[in-house]
Amino acid sequence: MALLRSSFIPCSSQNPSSLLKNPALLPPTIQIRSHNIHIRCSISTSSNESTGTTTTKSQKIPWGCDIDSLEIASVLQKWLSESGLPLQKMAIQKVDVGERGLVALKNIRKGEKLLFVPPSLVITADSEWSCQEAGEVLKRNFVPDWPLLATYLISEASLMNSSRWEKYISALPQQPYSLLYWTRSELDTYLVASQIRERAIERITDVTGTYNDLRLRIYSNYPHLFPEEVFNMETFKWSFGILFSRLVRLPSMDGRVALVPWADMLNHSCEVETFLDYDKSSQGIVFTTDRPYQPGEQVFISYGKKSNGELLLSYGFVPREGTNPNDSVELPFSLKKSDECYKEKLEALRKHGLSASECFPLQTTGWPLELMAYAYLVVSPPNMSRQFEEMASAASNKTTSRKNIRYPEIEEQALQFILDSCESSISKYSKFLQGSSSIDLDVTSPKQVNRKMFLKQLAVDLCTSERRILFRTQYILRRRLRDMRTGELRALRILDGFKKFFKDTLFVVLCPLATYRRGGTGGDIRSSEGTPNGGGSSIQASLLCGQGTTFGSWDSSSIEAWRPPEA
Ligand SMILES: C[S@@+](CC[C@H](N)C(=O)[O-])C[C@H]1O[C@@H](n2cnc3c(N)ncnc32)[C@H](O)[C@@H]1O
Repeated sequence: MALLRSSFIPCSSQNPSSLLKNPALLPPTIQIRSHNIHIRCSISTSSNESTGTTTTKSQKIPWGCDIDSLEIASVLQKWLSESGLPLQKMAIQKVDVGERGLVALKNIRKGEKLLFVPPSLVITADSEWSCQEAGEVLKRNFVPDWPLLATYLISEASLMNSSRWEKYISALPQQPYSLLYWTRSELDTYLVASQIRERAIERITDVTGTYNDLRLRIYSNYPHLFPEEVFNMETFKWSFGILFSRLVRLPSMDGRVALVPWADMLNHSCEVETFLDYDKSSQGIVFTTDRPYQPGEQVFISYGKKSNGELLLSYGFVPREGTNPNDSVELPFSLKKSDECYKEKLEALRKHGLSASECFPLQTTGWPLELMAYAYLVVSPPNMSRQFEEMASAASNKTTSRKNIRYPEIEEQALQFILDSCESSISKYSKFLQGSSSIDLDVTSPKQVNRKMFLKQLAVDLCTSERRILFRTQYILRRRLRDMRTGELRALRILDGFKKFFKDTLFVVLCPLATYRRGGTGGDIRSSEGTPNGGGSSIQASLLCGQGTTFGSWDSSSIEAWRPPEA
């Protein structure tokens, strides 16, 4: 998914693992003198299980603070002012949404520019390293921005007060809220119904793979610069957790990624659209308010147009039910193994970068045109084999071909196929939600209850919102299918009337149309209405009423297929 603007940025195009797989990244042989590392690592007995990493023991991160620590935040605020942050109209305070946040001290107008964090207080891949040699090694090896920044953060954190970022790092959460911190069994238990489970597993695998690559190719060659007591899977997971939840992309700085102290105390709201960016005229990081604030009100920005699942994945929270207009749910779809054209269809899909199983996002307003094309391909009969290619191409968001394809003769089966997948997914969500109905839904903070209860509530919130979208989709699909079928029935009755009236006289004329048979998937209401299935009766209503015609009072605007954001 492309990042349109700065928002805090976990972004699939920035897959850290694939970025690291750079052939230029070869083990160097130069010896460099050691740097002075102060370590405060302690072995914790926390509930963290190993997620397939190279370390077996879980270590408590010695840096950062409790996520709601205001004392340390005020030390940060003081240090920032002394280091060049201009006087602010906001202060860090305890807030209802997001534990700590920036709260207005004065009236703030809509359209006002705020923050003005100077570049000297921003961390980018070009920032100076306290341990210069460590930075040089990474740059000489062309380590990409994400793993470089992750290593930078650990390196600066380990140097404590010898690093200029000490006050900033101390105010970072010791355990960022992120699915990176969920164990495999927690993911399997709580996110069993949601595709976010797969995304979390992929992300954990990427982060683990990136760490293992760095360790093999670089850290192990410079143990004096990157000792394992400091640069290990636990510290790497922490620094990636910080990056996933706080890194921003700055559009006006050619999309550079940066950690922006102070600005990263802003929490997300689905009700605002404003985002952080570099402002050339004031030469600082700013955002422009898109609503007014009164003293005491928390000020928000947008982390981007993300679904609840994506917000949980990177930031560890789920917005209140029904408040996120960008919410969506990923639904898996597959070719049928029993399909006699399975091989041909798979070949067509592969040609366009797709596979036998694909996920598509559904929103309350509809589904992507690509999904409709995929559904056409799945249900299309052998006599449509010449269209497989066109369908597969339209199903791929990697091609620029026409997406809005229509095959009225198989539209009903295609919609029924989407409905079947939707209903099977709904039953998974319902099973999970029924099983968790006994948990206390008033839980709001991980400190109030144990970790498991907190994770369970996040999962319940996520699954409730995802199931809500599925229910809406189910409703729209059922109505549309019903309308199609009743329209079809009406058309069939007219046809039968004609047949009776003209007896054999006109039958010859109607015969070619009337003997058109559908491929036929489930949900055919005609037989239950007493209309014969065979002979000339199972003609597609759309053949009689014209291409693309829908029937009954169905409002097409409510089901407009939508395009997902450009990749
Ligand atoms: C960029 S930081 C914002 C500052 C953070 N609240 C702090 O105290 O350090 C992002 C983190 O803030 C929290 N957060 C942001 N927006 C939130 C929201 N709408 N609801 C709940 N938590 C939120 C999440 O823990 C997220 O990982």
